[in-house]
Amino acid sequence: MVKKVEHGQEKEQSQQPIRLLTPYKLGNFQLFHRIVLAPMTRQRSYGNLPQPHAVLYYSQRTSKGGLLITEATGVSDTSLIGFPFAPGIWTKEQVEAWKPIVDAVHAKGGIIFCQIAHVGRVSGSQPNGQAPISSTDKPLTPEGFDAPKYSPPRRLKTEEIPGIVNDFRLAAINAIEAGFDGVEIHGAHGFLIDQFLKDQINDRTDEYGGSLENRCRFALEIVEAVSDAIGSHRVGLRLSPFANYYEAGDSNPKALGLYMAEALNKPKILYCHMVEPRMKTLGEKSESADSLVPMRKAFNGTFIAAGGYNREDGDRAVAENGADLVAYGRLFLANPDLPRRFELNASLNKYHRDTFYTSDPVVGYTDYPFLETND
Ligand SMILES: Cc1cc2nc3c(=O)[nH]c(=O)nc-3n(C[C@H](O)[C@H](O)[C@H](O)COP(=O)(O)O)c2cc1C
Repeated sequence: MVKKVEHGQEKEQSQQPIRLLTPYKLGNFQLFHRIVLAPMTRQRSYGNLPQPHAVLYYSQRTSKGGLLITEATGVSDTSLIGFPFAPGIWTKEQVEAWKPIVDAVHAKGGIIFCQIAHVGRVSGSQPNGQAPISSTDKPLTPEGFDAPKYSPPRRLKTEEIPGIVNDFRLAAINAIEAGFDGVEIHGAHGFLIDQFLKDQINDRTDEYGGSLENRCRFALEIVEAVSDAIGSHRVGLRLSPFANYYEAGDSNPKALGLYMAEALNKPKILYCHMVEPRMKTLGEKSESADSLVPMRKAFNGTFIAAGGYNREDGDRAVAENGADLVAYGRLFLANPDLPRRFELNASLNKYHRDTFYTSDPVVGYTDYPFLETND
């Protein structure tokens, strides 16, 4: 799986730097390249507590001046039900457990943002027997993705919404307390925020449903509350307007993406992270005539694109100004030294889908080999 790189080849490659390897100023952070670790749930945080083995996992994927985004991290005790081994950041103990992970990344010169999330109706029943919360009381259909695992949701009452916004605010404050450089709000992939954004799921009749403006209100209130708490220069938002995961599709994803991109200029958040239209179905890449370019043009801050990228098209995206940064998921999972491999145009380890979500602290997690070089 590992290719030996000859000195001659290394030299030849280093004379032709690719755009992905050029520096970039991300607000206050000086990045040395444009290759970002995409957020990836790894389900190895037993009892929702980040574990010592995550120190190695994240530090393996750290390079000097490289940006890492953590796996989705729950904002409250209702946010992760059904994901027992996903980490949280709502308790003091969780904050303390994140600290050595963040410190290890910083020790190697990396920058790390915590992705803060709430799964909403993609959830089992709550410990107190209550239904999971959502914008709707519509359950995932039995034919839906793993639907039997999930309990029918309860539609949030209008007056309950500020409490959920506050959970995100507190989680962001906790993330800064843990030493994170910032947070990425998870507004993608059919989870709670997306359950408000998308018209094929949001069937509310209050000010959080109906018009585009109303459906985006919850996401924008979270962005504002988090920005007020920790500073908009430390806030990113991830969106997947074109994706239809967990039955959260939209009839006009381009209008939704554009509305959000423009609205995010007001709080002036650090970055907008969008998932490519070609990632319409969970985990699969398919061709699409749609593009993120209109959103990229509409948003004034840093634009991160993700979804199905390899070295060549990621480089092209930066070269053609389609994105400032490119986030890599599966390739980075399987290649802890991905920026180095891209630099050398070296061969890549293949990822193993069957260990994406297993709970072993080593296998499929920290045992992907590094490139062997002669230096
Ligand atoms: C194992 C795994 C876990 C993931 N978990 C998350 C997550 O926690 N949050 C998120 O926003 N996206 C998550 N994703 C999506 C990735 O961030 C990324 O958008 C997706 O894999 C497509 O990019 P890629 O083709 O570079 O892998 C996950 C993907 C994988 C493979």
